[in-house]
Amino acid sequence: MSDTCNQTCSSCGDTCEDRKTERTDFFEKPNELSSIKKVIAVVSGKGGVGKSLVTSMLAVTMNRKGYNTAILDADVTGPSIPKAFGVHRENKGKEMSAYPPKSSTGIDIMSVNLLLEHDTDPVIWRGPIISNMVKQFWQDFVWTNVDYMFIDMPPGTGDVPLTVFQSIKVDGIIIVTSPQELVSMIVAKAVKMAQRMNVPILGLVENMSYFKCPSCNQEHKIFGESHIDQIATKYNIDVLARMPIDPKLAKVCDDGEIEFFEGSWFDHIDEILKNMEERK
Ligand SMILES: Nc1ncnc2c1ncn2[C@@H]1O[C@H](COP(=O)(O)OP(=O)(O)OP(=O)(O)O)[C@@H](O)[C@H]1O
Repeated sequence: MSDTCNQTCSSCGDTCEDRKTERTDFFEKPNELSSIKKVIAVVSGKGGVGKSLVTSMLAVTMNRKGYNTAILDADVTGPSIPKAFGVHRENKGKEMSAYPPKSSTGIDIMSVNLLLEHDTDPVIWRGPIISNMVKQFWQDFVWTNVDYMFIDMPPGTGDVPLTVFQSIKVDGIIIVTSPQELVSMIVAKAVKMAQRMNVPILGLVENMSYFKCPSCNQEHKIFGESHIDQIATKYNIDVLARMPIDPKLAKVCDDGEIEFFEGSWFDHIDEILKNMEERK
């Protein structure tokens, strides 16, 4: 029996001799007109490590490689995806179309910020309402011909991300971290969550790994030495990328121009996603 066992065998993905009942899936079906081939959740053990930025860069890279790509922004209380892409709701006050808005290069995007009257309005909702909102994004909108949908998950490993995992069938998880002491514990929690949900971990991304000085060209470890390789070995996960702190990245996010940023950190990601196993 796992040391984190809470006796809820029906929703647990662990292989365990003490299992009392078979796992029951309560996955919500997407809209009957939707076609979504693969769903990748981008998670972080804590907020502010750059999960939304990584989600955006992953979608931009796959879109550039010719795949139909979508982002479902499940980070309902800190929705930054529409801003990074410069996407706004055009018909405010009128009923929203059943099709998610597209970014300038054709990425389908849905986020709570596209439903709010003002995108500065705070979202002060409790967990169950947040997870219901995410389910509605999944079910009520028509996601047309999507090869890869990236879900920007709510930060942490608490109730809200767990509920999202239990309602949307995710094919793989990418964990985003930053090089700080707490990382080992935080990654451990994310790994346990993925195991519990029975979803394969595709790899780790270390964001804010270093800063490359434009004058001396040296790399400086602003947040300290990285422990990502030891952690990756410990959990038998691949390190997919190490992204630097780059003020140009922050600026393109602020200016809504993330799609036009040239970065090659995820150029190999199509191979990893193509080799993802089919989940039954
Ligand atoms: N590598 C980077 N270089 C420069 N700025 C970055 C980098 N990564 C993230 N940022 C900036 O840090 C801020 C937080 O990033 P982001 O919104 O992606 O984090 P998050 O993990 O999704 O946060 P939360 O979980 O709280 O929603 C943003 O303003 C973003 O532009």
